[in-house]
Amino acid sequence: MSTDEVTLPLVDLSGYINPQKPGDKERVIAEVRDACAQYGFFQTTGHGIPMSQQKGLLKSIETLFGMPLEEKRKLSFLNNPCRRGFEESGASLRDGDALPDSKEAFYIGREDPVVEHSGFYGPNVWPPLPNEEFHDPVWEYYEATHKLGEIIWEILLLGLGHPISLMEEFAKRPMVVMKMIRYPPQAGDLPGQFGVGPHKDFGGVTVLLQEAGKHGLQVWHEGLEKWLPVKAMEDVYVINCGDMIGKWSGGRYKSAKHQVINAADNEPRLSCATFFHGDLFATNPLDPADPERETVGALLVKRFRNQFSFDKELIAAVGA
Ligand SMILES: O=C(O)CCC(=O)C(=O)O
Ligand SMILES: [Fe+2]
Repeated sequence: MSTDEVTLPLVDLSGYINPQKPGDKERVIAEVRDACAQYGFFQTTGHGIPMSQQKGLLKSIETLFGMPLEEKRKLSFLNNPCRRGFEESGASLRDGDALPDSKEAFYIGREDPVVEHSGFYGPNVWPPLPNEEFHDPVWEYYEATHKLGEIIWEILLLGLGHPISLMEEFAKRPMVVMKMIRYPPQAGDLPGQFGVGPHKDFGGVTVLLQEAGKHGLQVWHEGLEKWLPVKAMEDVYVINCGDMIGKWSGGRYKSAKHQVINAADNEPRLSCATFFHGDLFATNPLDPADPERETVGALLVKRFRNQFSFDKELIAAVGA
């Protein structure tokens, strides 16, 4: 087989979510385990998120980013204690990048009434749009992908032989961040210009919706030393594991490098990533005997220390 034919595995999750016969769940668990071990990524159908919710979300994203820039700037995530809100195009520059990412993004998370723990918990920022145009479809979609993220975590636990009862502690008050993204059309052949530059996701499970037909995501395959393009297909989700899962599984599940170069001809590309990390104070459910007892919060603080400031109490509480 030529490497050009290598594509990510496609897993039908309905055998786990709605098993019809003995063996259905086990088959899905094995498929997910193998995909995450080999690629750190897979695509999925049978995920349980209705098309109406996906369409509602994409329409809301379009409405949001269609607002005038000065209106969006008033919602900047840089001014928000919980890092919720709008991220302007050009705001993300990773070490070694030639140019900043061209994407613009908008972040929401758990809806907690007061700011706690250096802003890991707290209220969202909502744009001044009618609820039915933004808040309601976005929140409905957030809850649906939150649930899917949790299901994938369960499957990953089962894949390593652990009981899903471990999810009770892990998902008590889980950090679930949703990032809505718009990539502008790629500006010609600018070398070093990415929608999102090469990176690995920080944490747990990522549930990614790409606008159908708007290709652009590429995943690095270590063995082949090649970028694999990931097709953006209708009603097909992309799931991947972040660095926390890579580390906590002892490398049994991979956290793979990926990037986005908008491949749509002169058109913007929309996507939405829901990152399910786990409770701030939870420790490794993928190896309950892990002697390190490192918390989700400690990993978050280490990763984002350069970008955000965290108070001393939080740092002590999570053991960072
Ligand atoms: O937009 C995409 O397809 C991927 C986005 C991504 O990798 C990220 O935001 O971490
Ligand atoms: Fe990513």
